[in-house]
Formats: sequence, C-alpha cells, structure tokens
Amino acid sequence: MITVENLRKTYGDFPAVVGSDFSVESGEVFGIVGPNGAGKTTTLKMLAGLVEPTGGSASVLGYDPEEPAMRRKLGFLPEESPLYEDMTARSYLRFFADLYDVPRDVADERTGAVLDRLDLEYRDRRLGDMSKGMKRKVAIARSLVNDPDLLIYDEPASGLDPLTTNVVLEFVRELRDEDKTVVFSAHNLFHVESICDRVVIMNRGEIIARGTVPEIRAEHGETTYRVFTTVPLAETLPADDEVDGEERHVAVVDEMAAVESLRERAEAAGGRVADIRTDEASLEDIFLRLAREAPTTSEAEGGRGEAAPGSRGGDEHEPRVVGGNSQS
Ligand SMILES: Nc1ncnc2c1ncn2[C@@H]1O[C@H](COP(=O)(O)OP(=O)(O)OP(=O)(O)O)[C@@H](O)[C@H]1O
Repeated sequence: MITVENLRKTYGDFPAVVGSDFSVESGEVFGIVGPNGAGKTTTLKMLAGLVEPTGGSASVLGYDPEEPAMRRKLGFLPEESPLYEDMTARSYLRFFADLYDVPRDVADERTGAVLDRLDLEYRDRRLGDMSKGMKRKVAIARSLVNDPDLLIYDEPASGLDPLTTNVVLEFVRELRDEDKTVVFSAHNLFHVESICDRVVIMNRGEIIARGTVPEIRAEHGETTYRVFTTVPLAETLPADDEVDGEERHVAVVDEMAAVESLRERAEAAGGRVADIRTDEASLEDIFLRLAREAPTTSEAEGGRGEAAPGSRGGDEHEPRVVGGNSQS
C-alpha cells in the first residue's frame, strides 16, 4: 500500500527527514512516533503529496504521491485542521463532498455515520463555536467523505481530553476492522502502543527503531524478573508483604539463568521460589533510552545529512560517541 525508499526532505540546509525506508501493508494501523521536530509531519506530508521530497521515493496506493489521482483515494487529516469557522459541520462536510464529486445523500449518510460513532452532536453549530475535540471529529469525518482505503492522520488525538482521545483512538482501531489502512503520527507513545500493528520510532529526522511493539521490546527493551523467595539469599531484599504468614524476599534479575540459580539456591536453603513477576519495558522507556543514544544536537545539525540512508534499527544503532563523550 505504501513503499518508502530513502525518502529525504531538507528545508534549506536543515535535514528534516534524513532517509527513511519503510512499507505499510494493506489493512494495517501503522504508527510514526517521535518527539517534536522528529520529522513525522514532514514524512506524512510527503506521503500525502503535500511536500515534495528532496530525495528518495515513495509509492502510495501504487502512485507517486504528487499525482492528483492518488489524493482522490486518500483521506488526510492535517495536524491543525483548517476549518471554515462560519460553516456548520454539515455544510462543511457537504462542501468537501462536492469537491470529491460525492453525491450529497451518499456523503450525508457516510459522514453522519462517522459522526454518530464519534458521538458528535450539534452538527448545525458553527465550526467557530465548536470545541477543539468537536472540530477534530468533524475533520475526521471530512477525511472519510470520499470513502478512501488509506487514511493518513497527523496526531489525530493530540491535545484532546482523555475521553475524546479514547473515542478517537477507538475509532481508528475500528477503521482497521473495516479494512482501511491507517498511517498516523503521535508523540504520545501510549496511543501508538495501544492500537498500532507496527511502528517506526523517529528522532531528529531518522528512524531509530521499527517493528511491532513486542518486536521493538524484544530488540531494544529490557525484561526484568522480580523473583520472590521464601528464604533470604545473598542478593535478595526483604519484601514488604508476607503471604499466609510466609516470609517473602525479592531479587531483581534480568536473565532466566539467574532466575534458575535463585530457584536452586532457595531450595538448597530449605525454601522455594514463591512467585516470579515479569516487568517489561514500556515503549516509553525504550523510546527514552533510544533518544538518549541518538546523536546530540551538534552532531544532528552538522551530520543529519551524513547519516547512511535508511533505517538505523538494530545493531546499526549503537550509541555513538560525540566529541569524545557519549551521551549519558
Ligand atoms: N516548512 C519548513 N521550513 C523549515 N523547517 C521546517 C519546515 N517544516 C518543518 N521544519 C523543520 O523540520 C523538522 C521536522 O518537523 P516536523 O514538523 O516534520 O516534525 P514533527 O515530528 O511532526 O514535530 P511535531 O510533533 O512538533 O509536529 C523540525 O525541526 C521543523 O522545525
């Protein structure tokens, strides 16, 4: 559905996207995640044909994104939706239906169903009098007016209250169930973790990790085990809770071999391992670590463009030493 090869964008001298490679399969929810300035919006705009790449290529729905035919098959939600303040939601959606040559009755039914699912009331209210969340829902309905197979959403839930965020994210999840493909950006990792099939993590214009959330966890995250024993061992500390009058001691280890060793020694000491709890790194933990390991700003300013094309996932992404000091 989307193939991106060594896609780059430089604004003047500033490399906003330094060479992305990824593909999005039909029916996926694909997340592009990263902090402010990572290059997410620039990437999405290149896919939507709104920003011309400086280099590399993108194929979207089998088209070059610049081709008008592609845009008719796409639903794009910009980060800030430019809504016409004096129009009502209804007239605004009809206006876009006309632009896409969608008959009004079809458009009314289609967008009405979307707004029902998004719980938007007051459809005859001026857009200028609507809250941010309401406007976002209208913009989402607008993105579906032409019944596209592919949706590109820039930060769909950014700045919304928790309830509205849930409604919007749940809606995105449901789009997948209807065989739509969704590519969306977020800086809130929780949003991505809960609904994406696959993600790329971007930082300072480059992709620093990619895969399903479990794959990224396996590759970049640390799993630790809290092992509860009924007898004290060299590396255990007393645990707060007793269970049925039985003492609990706890050790934190990061390998199954260490868990086994604790088990053997607890049994040798007349006790046992009573419980093992696994703590998995959240995407947030992994992201913070990867971002720390990424180039410093000084390297980024002079060196984003020198980066090898393509992803820097996996072994390629060793912490790099800058000016003799690695980031700590
Ligand atoms: N039109 C432009 N001219 C010059 N620089 C730009 C332009 N658009 C974006 N940039 C710069 O490119 C970098 C990437 O911006 P981009 O908007 O793609 O990031 P982002 O990940 O979407 O960030 P945010 O979460 O803040 O929206 C930023 O440093 C930004 O200042």
